[in-house]
Amino acid sequence: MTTTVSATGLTLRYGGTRALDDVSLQLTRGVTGLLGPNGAGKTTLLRVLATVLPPDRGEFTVLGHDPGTAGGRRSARRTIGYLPQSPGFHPDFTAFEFVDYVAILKELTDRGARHREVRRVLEEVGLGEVRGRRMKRLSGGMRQRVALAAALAGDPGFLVLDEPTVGLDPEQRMRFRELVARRGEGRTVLLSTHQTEDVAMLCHRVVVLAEGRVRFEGTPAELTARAAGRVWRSTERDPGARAGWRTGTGDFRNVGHPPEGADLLEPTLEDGYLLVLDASRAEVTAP
Ligand SMILES: Nc1ncnc2c1ncn2[C@@H]1O[C@H](COP(=O)(O)OP(=O)(O)OP(=O)(O)O)[C@@H](O)[C@H]1O
Repeated sequence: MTTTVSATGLTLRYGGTRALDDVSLQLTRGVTGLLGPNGAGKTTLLRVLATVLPPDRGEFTVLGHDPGTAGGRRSARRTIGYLPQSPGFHPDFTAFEFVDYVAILKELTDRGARHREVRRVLEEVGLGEVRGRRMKRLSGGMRQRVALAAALAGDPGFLVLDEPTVGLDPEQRMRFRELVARRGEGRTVLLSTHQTEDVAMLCHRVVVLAEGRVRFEGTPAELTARAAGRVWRSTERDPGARAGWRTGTGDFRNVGHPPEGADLLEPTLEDGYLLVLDASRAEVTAP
């Protein structure tokens, strides 16, 4: 598969905090999930790739453009749609005005074509009916969808989404998955999330970031396979478990190092993710 976004050695510090530490990755068309605990550096990585924040070291290209140069940055920005974690809204803007404003910033200069595009993306996120409503009168989930519409305006080839399903109810989340999956056909989408379920259902690749470093890069099936033989059922809480809880059946589901002859269960992507984080913590604390 052709690489569309490629990063090498990205490093970024905030004072004494190393938020990104020598991050290299390659993205292809389709949806790539970015998982990591709080403070792992996900938002920082997305901001760098969206060209909002320059890295201290390292380089990257977006659809052939090099944001390290002024001209390349300008060209790259035309291909990027970015949904930040906390998009700022002017409360008195209508949904239409907000998306139109972002579209102007994206240099969609032809007014008629831009307004058609704004209507199209608002329809796409299911908000065509409320496009004249002020942002302050929309629910949190609706505002999130307006921000997504703004990111989609201009049909960007590289879509960067920072925890886009926060605040969405299950039905909206399903709609969102449909929408992102459709966008992932032929375009590159990088999706930061804490929802392992979104990654399992939507993504063709997954990157795990912890302490500013890439700890895993592969397919969701490969991440799940990291937990093969590491999940088991028991009638009591197993002291050898990294995590264990009583399920609805009354049995315990354990993740970690099973005892000899344990009743093994099918792992999930979340189990694999947990064990990758465990391994990276052990590496960090090793003498
Ligand atoms: N503006 C800032 N100034 C100082 N430190 C920062 C700043 N932004 C982030 N950090 C620190 O950099 C590290 C990475 O933060 P970042 O927000 O990228 O992580 P994250 O993986 O997105 O976290 P979360 O899942 O909680 O959103 C954290 O230690 C954080 O405290």
